[in-house]
Amino acid sequence: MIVLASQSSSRRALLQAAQVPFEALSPGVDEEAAKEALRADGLDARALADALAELKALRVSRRVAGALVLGCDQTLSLSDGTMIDKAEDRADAERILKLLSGKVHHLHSAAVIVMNGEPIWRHVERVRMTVRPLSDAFITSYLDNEWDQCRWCVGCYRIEGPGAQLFSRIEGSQFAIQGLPLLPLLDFLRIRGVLPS
Ligand SMILES: Nc1nc2c(ncn2[C@H]2C[C@H](O)[C@@H](COP(=O)(O)OP(=O)(O)OP(=O)(O)O)O2)c(=O)[nH]1
Repeated sequence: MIVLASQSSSRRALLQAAQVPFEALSPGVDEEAAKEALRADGLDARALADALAELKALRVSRRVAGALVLGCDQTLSLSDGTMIDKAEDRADAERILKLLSGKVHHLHSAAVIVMNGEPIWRHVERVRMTVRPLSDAFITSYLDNEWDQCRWCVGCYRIEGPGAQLFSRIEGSQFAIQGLPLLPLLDFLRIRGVLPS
C-alpha cells in the first residue's frame, strides 16, 4: 500500500487503473505560495515540479509514519523557459491556448516518494508537446465544449479527451501528461515489493 499525497482525480484514476494499492490524503499545501517562493529562488519548470512534488509528499509523510508517500506535480514551460500556470478563468484559457498554438512546449511531470520524512525516490519526466496552429474559432468551440473539464489541467487540455485535437505530435508518456510518470513509479514499487515483479 502507498499513500498518494494528492487531491488529483486524474492521479487517483491512473493508480487505480494500474491496480496500485493506495489511499489518498490531501497534502494541504498552499501551492501558489510555495510556487512563488520557489520561483523567487530561481527554480526552472523541471526543478519546480520536483520541489512541489517533494513538498506535498513530505507534508503527508509527517502524518503517516512508516508509509511510502507519493507526491506529484506538473509544470508547463515554453521553449524559452517561460512557465505557464493553470488558467485562472476562461478568458485566461483562451490566452494560453493562443500562446501555445503552433509551438512546442514541455510538460514536466514529477513524482517523489518520501518515507518517514526522507525522500527515497524521485523521477521527473519531460514530455515534448507540439501544438498545431489553432484558429480563434477552434479555440472558442473547444473551450465551449471543454472548459469545465480542462480548467483543472495545466495547459487547458485533457489528452485522453478532446485535448488530443490540439496536437500534431507528442513525444513522451501519456501517463506523464495525465499526471504522473507511471512506468518508472511501477518499476520502483516492484523493487520495493509493493507490486509483484
Ligand atoms: N485527466 C487529465 N488530467 C490532467 C491532464 N493534464 C494535467 N492534468 C491534471 C493532473 C493534475 O491533477 C493537474 C496538474 O496540476 P497539479 O500538478 O498542480 O496537481 P493538482 O493541483 O491537480 O493536484 P495535487 O497538487 O496533486 O493535489 O492537471 C490530462 O491530460 N488529463
